[in-house]
Amino acid sequence: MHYFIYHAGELYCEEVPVKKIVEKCGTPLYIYSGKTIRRHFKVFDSVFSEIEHLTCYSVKANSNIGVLALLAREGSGADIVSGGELYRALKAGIPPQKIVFSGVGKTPAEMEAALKAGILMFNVESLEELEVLGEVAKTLKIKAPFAIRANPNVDPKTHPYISTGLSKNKFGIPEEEVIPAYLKAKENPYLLPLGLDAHIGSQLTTISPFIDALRRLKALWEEISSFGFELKYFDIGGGLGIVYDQEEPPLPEEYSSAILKELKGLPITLLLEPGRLIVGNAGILVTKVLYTKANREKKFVIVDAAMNDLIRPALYQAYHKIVPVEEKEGEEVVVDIVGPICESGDFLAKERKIPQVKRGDLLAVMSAGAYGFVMSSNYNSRPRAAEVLVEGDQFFLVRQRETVEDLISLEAIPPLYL
Ligand SMILES: Cc1ncc(COP(=O)(O)O)c(C=O)c1O
Ligand SMILES: N[C@@H](CCCC[NH3+])C(=O)O
Repeated sequence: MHYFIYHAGELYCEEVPVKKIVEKCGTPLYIYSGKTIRRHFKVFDSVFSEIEHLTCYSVKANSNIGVLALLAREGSGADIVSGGELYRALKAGIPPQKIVFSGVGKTPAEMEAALKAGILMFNVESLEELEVLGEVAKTLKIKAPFAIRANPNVDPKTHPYISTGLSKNKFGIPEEEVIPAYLKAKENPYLLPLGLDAHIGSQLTTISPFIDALRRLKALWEEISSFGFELKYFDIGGGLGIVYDQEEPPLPEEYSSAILKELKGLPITLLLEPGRLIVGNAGILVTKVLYTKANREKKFVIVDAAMNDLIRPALYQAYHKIVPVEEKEGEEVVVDIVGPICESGDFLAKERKIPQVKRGDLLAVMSAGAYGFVMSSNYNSRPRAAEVLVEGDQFFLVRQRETVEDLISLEAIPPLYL
């Protein structure tokens, strides 16, 4: 369920015509629906209400501080993977005791910032990282609460670039090393074993890989308990997929009931790290048609958003539905929708059937709320897009459009060239 709907032939976000927002803020433009984000969070969180749990929104999916502030008000925690995300989450008002820190390459400086902030837990992804975390904690004289992120070697059956729970992936610690890691941690009183974690991938559209991973995690948890560890937090990561095209991902209640069945009776607090599910279908990228052209083989629609604004089609051959902001009738045409960047890989859609469009028309790239703006870059010296958050009949610019001055604001010409 989302709030991007046509009224009288015009695409609206909640109660605001998309065209009206574009008139004020220009294109390319990300527009997020606050109502949709809130609804997704509430639905997801409520299907776990029968168990003690904490939903830690995965900040990487969309880290705009306005979006984070909305989620903070709903009681969300945060799953972070960098010092930058820690900074954003805290600034947005997410309490540190609701923050978990994942990622294979945490630096000592990032660990220090997180320890000083008093986060809930580090999800540790290697034995060396555990050792460094212990050293940093000892120096600061602050205990480091941690979980080991296990790599359960389960195939999530998603795009290979976004699978994370296979042995060939860089994430987590192999199952056989998990118990030794907790035992080793006993040597340092500044390491506080608090949980167990796994996250096997993103955009999963079936339940079975989640359950396979959960069972392995549960077996590990039981074995660890037999060594006298009382691990309170059982973190099963994120990864539940959404509908971009024809996918049929499990409903949140199907996902939760399968999980809750497995966890019945365990004295744990469940941690969840959904990202895409909360924001993916709560955002669109609006772009303007710059030119159309055709050759003997193809028709092209050249728009003002490019792979630097939304890299998912280029990187994963991901499908995003693209619709005109003003509904059109009449014949449809098959086109490649491409951006201005000097790469043949710069496309938003290939061989796509859309209504005939012309210069100046607006198109909405749907399901762009997750891994959209956050993965954008300045490639080809393109200032990054603006972001707008809609609430009912109001809209707020939550990130200004970059300017050409911004592009070079951190750069310098060596004095000898002046
Ligand atoms: C550790 C961790 N947790 C949570 C997520 C969120 O995943 P998703 O956006 O698929 O829910 C990711 C990204 O895949 C992740 O790496
Ligand atoms: N960036 C990916 C998801 C990666 C998830 C991060 N672990 C996407 O757009 O689908």
